Amino acid sequence: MVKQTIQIFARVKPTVRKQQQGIYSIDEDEKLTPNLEIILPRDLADGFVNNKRESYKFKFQKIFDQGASQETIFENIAKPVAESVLAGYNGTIFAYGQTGSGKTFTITGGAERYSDRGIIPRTLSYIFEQLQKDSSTIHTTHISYLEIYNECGYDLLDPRHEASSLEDLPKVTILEDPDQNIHLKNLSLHQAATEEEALNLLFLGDTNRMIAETPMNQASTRSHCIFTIHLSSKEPGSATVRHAKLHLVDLAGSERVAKTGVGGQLLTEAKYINLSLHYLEQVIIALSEKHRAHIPYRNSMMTSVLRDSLGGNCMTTMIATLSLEKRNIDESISTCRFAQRVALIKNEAVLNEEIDPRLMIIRLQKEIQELKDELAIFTGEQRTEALSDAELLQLEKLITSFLDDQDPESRLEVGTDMRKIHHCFHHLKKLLNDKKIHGKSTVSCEIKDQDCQEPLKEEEYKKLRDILQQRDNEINILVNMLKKEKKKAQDALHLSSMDRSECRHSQSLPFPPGNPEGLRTLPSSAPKQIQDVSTFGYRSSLLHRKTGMREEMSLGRQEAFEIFKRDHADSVTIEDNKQILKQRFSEAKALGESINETRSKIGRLKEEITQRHMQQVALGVSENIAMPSMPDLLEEKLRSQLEEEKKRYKTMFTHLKALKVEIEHLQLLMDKAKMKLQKEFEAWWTEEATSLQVNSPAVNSLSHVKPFPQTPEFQQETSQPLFNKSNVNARKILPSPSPIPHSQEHNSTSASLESSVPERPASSVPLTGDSQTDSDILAFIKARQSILQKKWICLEKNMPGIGAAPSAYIPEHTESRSEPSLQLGAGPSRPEAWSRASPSSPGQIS
Ligand SMILES: Nc1ncnc2c1ncn2[C@@H]1O[C@H](COP(=O)(O)OP(=O)(O)OP(=O)(O)O)[C@@H](O)[C@H]1O
Repeated sequence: MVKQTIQIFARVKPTVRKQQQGIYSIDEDEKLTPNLEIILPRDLADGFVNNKRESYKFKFQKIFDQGASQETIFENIAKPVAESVLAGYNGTIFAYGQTGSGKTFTITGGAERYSDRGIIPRTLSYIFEQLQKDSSTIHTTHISYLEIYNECGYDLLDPRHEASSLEDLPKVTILEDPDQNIHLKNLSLHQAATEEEALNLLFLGDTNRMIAETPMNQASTRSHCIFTIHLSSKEPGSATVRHAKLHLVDLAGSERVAKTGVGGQLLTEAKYINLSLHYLEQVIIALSEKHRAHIPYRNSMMTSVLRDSLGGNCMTTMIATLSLEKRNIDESISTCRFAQRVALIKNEAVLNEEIDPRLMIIRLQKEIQELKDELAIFTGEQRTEALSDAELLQLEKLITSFLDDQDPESRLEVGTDMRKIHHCFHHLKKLLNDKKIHGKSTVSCEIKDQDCQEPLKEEEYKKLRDILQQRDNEINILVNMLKKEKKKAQDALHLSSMDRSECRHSQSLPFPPGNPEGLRTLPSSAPKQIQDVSTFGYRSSLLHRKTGMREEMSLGRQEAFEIFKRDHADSVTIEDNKQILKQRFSEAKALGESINETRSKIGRLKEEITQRHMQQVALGVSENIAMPSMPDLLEEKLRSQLEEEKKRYKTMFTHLKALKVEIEHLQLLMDKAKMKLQKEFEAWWTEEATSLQVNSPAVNSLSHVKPFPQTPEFQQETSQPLFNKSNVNARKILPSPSPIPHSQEHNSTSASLESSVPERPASSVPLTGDSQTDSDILAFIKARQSILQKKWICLEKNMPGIGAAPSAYIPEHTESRSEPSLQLGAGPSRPEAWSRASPSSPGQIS
């Protein structure tokens, strides 16, 4: 049993503004526990926190300041917990702090860079690496992912459900057995044999979490998420199984309702979250008080699920995430206070060992039988029933292997059953007699011959023995060569089947637009490890499924999506990651090729060594020289070269494996970002289609079309906008989606323009109500309009006196129409493209 208080750590999120410095200080005297001092700014000191004090000090196991990397966090916080989980103890790491303080960043990681991987992916990587190293134990790993929102549990890993809202996911409920053990009904457990499988599960859960979230219910902020790694291990042949669980918990934002000033649905959520965090606090207070008999775990789902982690059988660690800015001082102090209480809780972790009942029964049955047999010997009570055929057969097999065993110390173990012992003696006697009779007839003549000869001289005897030895060597070498040839043939078969399967993959995986050169195809020379692309297909189909993304978008919609994508703030990240990914792929490709080269080199060296060896043997045979016991110099050189190449191969292979993990992770990040983008685009598109329909009688232009939603950073960033200000309206125009039909093409003469540019909007086509069709119609009209505009501008440039713009482009004109149907073909009030393209003639346009 290991007794330990809950370990508390603090992590300070990097602040954006410089003036926030001086709000806190960290005292890390090596001998003392590190101290975090939060200094109240003067204007806040007489505010709501405490008007008497100027600073607050809190002790932590370790404090990670703004610059701490994800790697440092993993090494210092998560790795020790993962190690105890591998040793068979339960572990929990939970992040607590206000919204936006970095809980998700710490637990799961950031979505931008590979180096931003959080505790979950790093822990999975570490655990699988350790399990792979330990071949003496049989391990199984399962994953579960639970989200608790408004006191309801949801299974984030249920593959049967198409989750578009949290309520679509299976509800998880709590059951308690008579021993007060908690069971989660409906929470699926998924076996993960490799790191990759486990990461895919994390990706699935995060995707479900993201998809289920809407701007109205930012569940990620308001829900608790528990990612659990379940480990079981067993020594071969042993009936004892060890179970350990590692909970990695991302709690909801801990801010107080009063400050957030929420109402309605949000208030209900806040109440629940705060209620569940309030119950968590109550449990923690109860645990930190000595002699408290009752701990109110049952009050909330979260405390019930984490019961063991809080004051129970678990090694628990808390990370207090702090966003130490002036406006967050009170929340930061309350997070630290909470942590100080948590630090008082003592846990008692025990090894969770269980006997596998099936193996136990077999073992006990065997033991009983042995004891019975032993007893029979002592009591003289003999068992009289005959041995079964199976038993006899087994005994004879035992005798054969006993006789074949060259080890003089080997023993024939048949237990204490006298019937078996007797049978063994009979059988051995029979074998001996048979051999004697057979031996007499075949050996007698040889003996006779030898009898009449003189005994062999010592020298001759030695010579014969050497020849015999050489023959043996020869046979061994030839057998090895045969084995090698066989293996080569098998490898060739394997390679060709791998090539075939790779071919199949690359044929069946259409790369989504924007994935240049089919990033996911790998060089055929790269080893199998990085060729397995099945998961990519899985993720890509997931992407489509989860976002409701149409694999076949209309051209207009596709083009709109392209622009939306281009202007989205995340596109920079996606592009960066794409570049890194490309780089990693070429690294992997080059490495794969070097590995293959090294492998062939190793093969060649081995062949050379064998040939050299054979030459030596042949030389020995032909010249009747005994084989030298030491290998010759050339052979030694070849061997050392072989060792070098093997080392190189191993190093490159390890590097390739690491690259593979990085590539996988980058792909997950990109898929996630793409999914987010697609989701936002779909939402924007639907909103547009809806508002078009709502406004349809009055709408006669597309000027109401909202600009693509942008991130706050994007909106703030005026210095380098993707569309400069003068271009804002141009941005509102949907892109021209389809080729212009022949009927719409005109000569650029004023006469034909007269007839081609309608005086009024091209048509009065009502929308159909089907968003896909409507989007196509709108896109078509836009395209036409954009062509007409371009032509008009050309004409304006070429023939400045051509006259006023066609009335179709003048909003007043179109607005004055009172057709009930939607007037299609009218542009925005004044296409900015005009004013930009022909600045010298504004008067003419208006
Ligand atoms: N240590 C850090 N380094 C860099 N960026 C960080 C760090 N911590 C947080 N961030 C960034 O701050 C933002 C908010 O972080 P995060 O989503 O992890 O907060 P949170 O506490 O989980 O919020 P919520 O309660 O809403 O889930 C994210 O964009 C994240 O990438």
